[in-house]
Amino acid sequence: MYRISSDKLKEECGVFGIYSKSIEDISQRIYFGLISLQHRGQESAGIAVCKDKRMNYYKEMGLVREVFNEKILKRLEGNIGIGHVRYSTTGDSHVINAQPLVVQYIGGSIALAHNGNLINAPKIRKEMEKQGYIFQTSIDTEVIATLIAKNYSYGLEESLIRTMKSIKGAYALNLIYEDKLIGVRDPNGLRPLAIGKLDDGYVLSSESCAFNVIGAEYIRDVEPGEIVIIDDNGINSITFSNEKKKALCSFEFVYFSRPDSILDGRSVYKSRIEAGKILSKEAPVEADLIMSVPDSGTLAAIGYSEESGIPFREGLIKNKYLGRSFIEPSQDMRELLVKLKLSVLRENVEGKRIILVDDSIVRGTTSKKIISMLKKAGAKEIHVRVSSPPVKYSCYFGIDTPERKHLIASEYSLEEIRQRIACDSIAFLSEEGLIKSIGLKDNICTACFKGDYPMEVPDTLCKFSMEK
Ligand SMILES: O=P(O)(O)OC[C@H]1O[C@H](OP(=O)(O)OP(=O)(O)O)[C@H](O)[C@@H]1O
Ligand SMILES: NC(=O)CC[C@H](N)C(=O)O
Ligand code: SF4
Ligand SMILES: [Mg+2]
Repeated sequence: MYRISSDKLKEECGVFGIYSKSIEDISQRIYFGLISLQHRGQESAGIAVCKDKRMNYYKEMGLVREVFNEKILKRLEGNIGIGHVRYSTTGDSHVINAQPLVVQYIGGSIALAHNGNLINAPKIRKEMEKQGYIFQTSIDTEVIATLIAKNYSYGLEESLIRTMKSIKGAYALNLIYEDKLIGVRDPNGLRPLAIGKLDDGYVLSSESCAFNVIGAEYIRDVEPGEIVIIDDNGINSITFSNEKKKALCSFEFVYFSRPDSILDGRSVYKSRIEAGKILSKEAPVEADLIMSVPDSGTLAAIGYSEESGIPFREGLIKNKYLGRSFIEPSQDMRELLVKLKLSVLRENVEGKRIILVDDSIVRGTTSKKIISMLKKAGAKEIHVRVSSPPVKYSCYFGIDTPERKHLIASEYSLEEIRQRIACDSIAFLSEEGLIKSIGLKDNICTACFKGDYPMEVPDTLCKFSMEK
């Protein structure tokens, strides 16, 4: 079937790890955790486990449920394990680049799962290659594993600290290294990583939504610039950076994360409702009904409705079984696929003045098609309200954004966007409104809206820069 296109903002990756004193069928639980994180990456899935210092792993292209079955999971025995779902940002979408990455070094094996993107990986890799190092994959993540192995003689803690100090960019990591489960978050905390407690162990997950299914209790997040080392003695925490600027990705709240997750102590659900309420105050308009572009626009639409008093109704029904991404091989197929994904509920639309709420506009393709579908079904007026500011800049930190020239808001004014997507009025949430809705003050990254990257970024960062 057609899958994967890079014509809009894509999910990132998801990491999930467990350390348990006694559970040996840990892979079963990691499997559940990964299914809960499936929305973060749908290209490949993998699990690595460690039992009595022996590492075992399995990874393949596809969704978690396609990759694993009972037989495979049974073979993956161990009491420490990590898992990964991938959406590629550096390195081709190929099984050789699937994660966890397992490498052999002088002390044994290291397993590594990474969410994020390093901006200096090509440079480090080139320098190491000149010294004779060899690399098996084309992912940025392998640079981290190779640096840890290189620094091994400094001991566990120091090798990790030295490695983290030499890489730049976004990383939320899960590692199995010397029989310990290790979690690391980059100095700005761009990507989330939460810690959960089990009766006899701990869990590390990109999002806390994955804790519920395995009965873990959310205790806290790994702090930006923190390494947590988990073993039979509990959690040992090391701070490796004194970076002051915390910058959790605001798009996690807008779109990527599941609403039942808590990120850096803030509920994604509440932030989306709040964004809708603020949007309603910032950009009110007279209308009969509020509708959302499902799924991710729905909570903001509910918030808009609560604040404005205008009733919320479903106007578009989404086919749940298509997944989030598709290759659209031709224009005809593109049109068909939108209709396959969303269909109009004519009885709620005909003759109505509608406020259509979506969480974001990137290229503008979704809104343009939906507005045309609603108009064909007899909508009288359509007022688009977007619960995030206009996306004007590319992301370098683990989200595969289109080039700037394909971001509609980077090329066109508000009025031009309105004309291009053919609606009666359009308004975006303000940057202040977004920050307020998230409630983490300015401890968030807003670079794709404002261009205020939390670190110096290269002019370009090519996904295939390390492909040979
Ligand atoms: O302006 P565009 O380039 O079209 O991109 C923006 C749209 O893409 C996302 O939805 P998507 O269809 O990916 O998935 P969803 O069903 O999870 O909201 C987002 O929620 C917007 O609706
Ligand atoms: N989206 C991500 O977090 C990807 C992680 C890593 N950069 C990779 O491409 O595999
Ligand atoms: S640039 Fe945008 S998508 Fe990337 S980390 Fe910052 S807020 Fe998130
Ligand atoms: Mg959407």
